[in-house]
This record gives sequence, structure tokens and C-alpha cells, in this order.
Amino acid sequence: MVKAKKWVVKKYFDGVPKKSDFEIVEYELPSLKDGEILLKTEWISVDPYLRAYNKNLPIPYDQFSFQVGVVQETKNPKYPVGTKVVTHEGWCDYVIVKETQIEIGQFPKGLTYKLPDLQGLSPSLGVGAVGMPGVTAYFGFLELCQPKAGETVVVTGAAGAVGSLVGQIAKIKGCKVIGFAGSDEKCQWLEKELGFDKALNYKKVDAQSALKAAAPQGVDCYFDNVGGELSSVIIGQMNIRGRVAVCGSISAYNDKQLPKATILQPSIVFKELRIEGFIVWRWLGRWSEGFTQLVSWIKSGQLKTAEHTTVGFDKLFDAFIGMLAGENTGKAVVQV
Ligand SMILES: NC(=O)C1=CN([C@@H]2O[C@H](COP(=O)(O)OP(=O)(O)OC[C@H]3O[C@@H](n4cnc5c(N)ncnc54)[C@H](OP(=O)(O)O)[C@@H]3O)[C@@H](O)[C@H]2O)C=CC1
Ligand SMILES: CCCCCCC/C=C/C=O
Repeated sequence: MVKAKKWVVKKYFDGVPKKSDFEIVEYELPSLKDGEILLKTEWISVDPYLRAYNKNLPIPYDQFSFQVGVVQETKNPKYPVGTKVVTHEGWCDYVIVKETQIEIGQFPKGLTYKLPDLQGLSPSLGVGAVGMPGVTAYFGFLELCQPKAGETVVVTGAAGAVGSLVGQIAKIKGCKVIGFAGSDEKCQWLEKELGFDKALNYKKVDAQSALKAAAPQGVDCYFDNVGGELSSVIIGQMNIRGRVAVCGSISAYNDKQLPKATILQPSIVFKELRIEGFIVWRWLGRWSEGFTQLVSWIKSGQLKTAEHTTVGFDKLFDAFIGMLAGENTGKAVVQV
């Protein structure tokens, strides 16, 4: 019998999540049935959607998220012992799963697939740049923004998992890239290491005038990770037929009431903007295509990845709260 541990959400979050909203539960796993595999978790992801989807599920619920595990025991010949596997089973140290595909449109439970061929890169990328955040950047940006060489792209949450990839993909496509992030160190990293043309600390600058100075010719594409007034300012400086990919609104995830921001309709109408929200599982059938391209860009040095690693299963909550507070540069991951 294997003893397993999991984090269970027992109370809905009220503002910033509290450790007392969770409980660590220990339990014994049953024997494997045909088709099943036992995974030992190696890497667990902490992401903003864990906060955003909190009220969508009945409590108590097992904290969902992506993880990379290794097969310890198997009753599925497709998954021999030692195979690395990505699942959406969440904050648990051992888990029994079957290979499954979610149905698009449902809340994602039960997604299990073999870790893509990372050509020697760290398996942790399976929950980051070659995982859900990677394909969010890849498909969300390329499909919805349709960037063209020479265009000006703005990305918020620019030093995070998704934003840092979006900005670099925009550079690969020949665009001018401006990022907004929450510290001077992050901005320096974006400009000096990742090749952003300009990075602005949204906590310090006047966004309206700083963006005007950085993009006097206006903005063609905006990848929106944060929402709120910053997004209204950026959308207000877009060019005719600009494209906005609305990926998230982390600036408001912990707010008890949705904040007010400047209305967008005048810009949308007079600039004929296209603004589209998305959830990355829209492209689930094409994730492997995205993974192949992302690995190739990383291996060729065109795409740099950074990780903010916390060590220890017991530290999952701290890693989660730290990510929401902006402690991470690149992808926030937990090594179990
Ligand atoms: N639509 C989809 O399918 C998906 C959407 N998402 C969304 O993409 C966005 C980025 O996710 P991800 O890259 O995983 O996370 P990040 O790695 O970017 O981590 C979250 C970051 O958000 C920033 N942040 C926190 N509070 C605020 C605030 N009040 N205003 C502005 N920024 C803030 C912090 O950086 P800083 O120091 O810069 O403040 C923090 O590091 C989120 O909105 C998420 O919900 C992610 C995956 C899929
Ligand atoms: C197949 C599982 C996909 C999880 C998608 C997470 C989407 C995040 C949305 C907002 O943050």
C-alpha cells in the first residue's frame, strides 16, 4: 500500500488565499486496476487560475494543477515504469491515473499525457514553457494577435510564465516588444536577458505617458494578462484594427468586488479593434504542435526560460501565495 498526501481546499478563498483555507490529507492508495499507473510526483505547478477558478468547484475539492510525475508501478503497457507523465491531478505526492483526454468546454479534470520529448531539458518545463503556460503563450498570441513583423506588441505580466514567452515569441516574429512588469529587477531582466525593446515597472511609471514615449507610433497587438486600468490605458493607445488577446485579469483575482476601469468602447469602435478572450484548452488538440515548436526555439537559444523553484511538498501554499504576490520571475514551480 502506498501512503499519499494531497492538499484539499476546504474553504472558499476570501481575498488573498489563507493557509487555513487548505488541509493536507493523508490517505492510502488502492491497488492498481488494469490500464492504471501509479505516479510519484516530481514537479507541481502553482498558477493564477488556481485562484481564479476557486469558486467554480464545490468545496471541499482536491487542489487541481499540472504536475510532472514518474511511473512507479504500472498496469498499462503504454506507460512502463520510469515514464515521465504530465497530469492535471494537482497538489498530491502520489496519484493513480489512467490516460485521459478532457472534453473541451469542461473544467479540466483528468488530463494525462506523456511528457513531450524535451531533448534533455529539465522535466519541470512540462508544467511551464513546454506545458500549459507555454501553449497559452504560443497559441493565444499567434492565433489571436496575428502579429506581423514590424508591428508593436505590448504584454502585461511580462516577466511571468506566459508573458515572458509571449514577448520573446513576438521578438522571434520580428515585432517591437514592450512589457509591463512589477519591479525594476524584472524590467532589467526583460530588456537585458530576453531582448524586450522596453520594459516598464507598472508600480512606478505613469503608464499613459510611459507607453506614449515607448510606442509613439501606437500599439498593434496587446496580450493582456492583468486586466484593470492598466489594460484600459494600453487599449486606449492602440492603432486602427489592433488585436487584443485577453488571457487573464490577475490584477483583480483577489478582489472581493470587480474594480472599475476606464470604458473601452470608444477605442474599440473608432479604432475597429478585435478583442478576444480565450482558454488554452481551445487548442488542446494542437498542444503537441506547440510543444514541438517551443522545444525547438528553446534548444536553438531563441527562447529563454526562467523558473522560480520552491522545494518541498509542504511549501506549495507558500509558493502559490508568493506567485500571486509577484515573487516569481518566469514560471513558479514546486519540486517535490
Ligand atoms: N486564458 C488561459 O487559458 C490562461 C490564462 N492565464 C492567465 O495568464 C496570466 C499570467 O499567468 P502566469 O504566466 O501563469 O502567471 P505569472 O507567472 O505571470 O505569475 C503571476 C504574476 O502576476 C503578476 N501580478 C500579481 N498581481 C498583479 C497585479 N495586481 N497587477 C499586475 N500584475 C500582477 C505578478 O508579477 P508582477 O511582479 O509583474 O506584478 C506575478 O508574478 C494570468 O492572468 C493567468 O490567469 C494563464 C494560463 C492560461
Ligand atoms: C486542460 C487544462 C487547462 C487549464 C487551463 C487553465 C486556464 C487558465 C485560465 C485563466 O487563468
